[in-house]
Amino acid sequence: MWTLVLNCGSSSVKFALLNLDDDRVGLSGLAERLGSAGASARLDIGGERRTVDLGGGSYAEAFAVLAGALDDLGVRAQVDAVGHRVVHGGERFHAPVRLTDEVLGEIRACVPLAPLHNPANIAGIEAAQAAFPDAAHVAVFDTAFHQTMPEVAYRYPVPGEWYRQHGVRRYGFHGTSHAYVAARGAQALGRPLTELNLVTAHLGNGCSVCAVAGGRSVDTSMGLTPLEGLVMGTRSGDVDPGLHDFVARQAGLSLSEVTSALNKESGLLGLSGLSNDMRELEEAAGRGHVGARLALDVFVYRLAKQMAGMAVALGRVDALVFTGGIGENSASVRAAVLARLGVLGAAADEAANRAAVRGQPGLISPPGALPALVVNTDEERMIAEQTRALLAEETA
Ligand SMILES: Nc1ncnc2c1ncn2[C@@H]1O[C@H](COP(=O)(O)OP(=O)(O)O)[C@@H](O)[C@H]1O
Ligand SMILES: CC(=O)OP(=O)(O)O
Ligand SMILES: [Mg+2]
Repeated sequence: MWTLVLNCGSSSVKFALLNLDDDRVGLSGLAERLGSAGASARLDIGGERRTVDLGGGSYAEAFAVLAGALDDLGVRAQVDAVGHRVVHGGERFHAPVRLTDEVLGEIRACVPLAPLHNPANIAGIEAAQAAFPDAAHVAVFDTAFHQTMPEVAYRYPVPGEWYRQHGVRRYGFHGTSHAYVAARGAQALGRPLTELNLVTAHLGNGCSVCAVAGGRSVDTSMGLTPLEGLVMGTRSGDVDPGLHDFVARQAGLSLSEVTSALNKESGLLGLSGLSNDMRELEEAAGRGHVGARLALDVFVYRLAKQMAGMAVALGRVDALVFTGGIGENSASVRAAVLARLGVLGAAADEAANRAAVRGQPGLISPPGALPALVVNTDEERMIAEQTRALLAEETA
């Protein structure tokens, strides 16, 4: 049977159709610019690429195209499970769950905690339930993996009432990816995950690091919302909590306008004044663009500081793992971060680090240094596996 995996963002849906029984990928793809006139879907079906115009670009239209492609493949009736990425599950969810009305209500209650992500997740879930009414729908939460963090890592030093009444604490995100690359990293090192202390760095459009002790998250850089921590494509990461009030007064903005600018106009984009895209920034920095150089330098410096900080959570660091679009592809970011992390005994093996760019995941550090690895993340596979595991548990 086939498992459909959906990752609904605010203006895009990523999807993948997987058969875990015989390890086949039926199709994968991306619907982009949803909600605007230029909406389109790109489907990769067994090496063949198909692009479809989506008209008005609603989730329903995107799923109609997807359902049509499943019909063409003759597999629609065999899609009996749909796994959904849900970004914020609050404190309630430690593991994947069936999407009942009650669970959907809980996800809705977390909207204020992830205003960019959860509304899109909910809209996508509702449209997918309508498009695939006979399948079992399962939610897999970004926050679940981090529910093992100790209180010392997840509490903020703020009035206790804020935590008790409003759930103001650190939750962490990208948990599916951190869990996956930690497990694959342990395999690559040939050692049991349960014996390893790893620092994993998920560097995509959103970026976070995680301290993984024996396969469990013990700290991570994102917090209450996916805005805390590292410099990201358009998100600032850590700033002075006094900044909001100061900027609001000086620039005459409302608090939500300040928050929006920290989410959408900051990070690599804000620093460079050029782009949120690492590839473009590396090219521009190579041509001498001063803003691009600054953006790269701040990105690397803060990333290295956060990774070193995770050593405190772990006590002992056995290896570093890089993943996500930047972590998997940017040899120069990895080299610069490892150079900054000499304090942990890290270093880059130049040839291995460059070779990893060509899609060979593995060790990028020289013998004798703290092991550093590149591991390609596969959130879709992990979501499919967790979805299947839950359904198997239910029937056991
Ligand atoms: N060859 C490359 N060199 C440097 N950066 C890259 C390369 N390929 C992709 N990236 C960067 O990866 C980031 C996107 O990461 P990705 O994991 O695909 O995003 P998302 O979080 O949306 O899944 C972008 O900043 C992009 O520029
Ligand atoms: C939680 C988060 O930051 O997700 P993404 O990287 O997909 O934006
Ligand atoms: Mg990605």
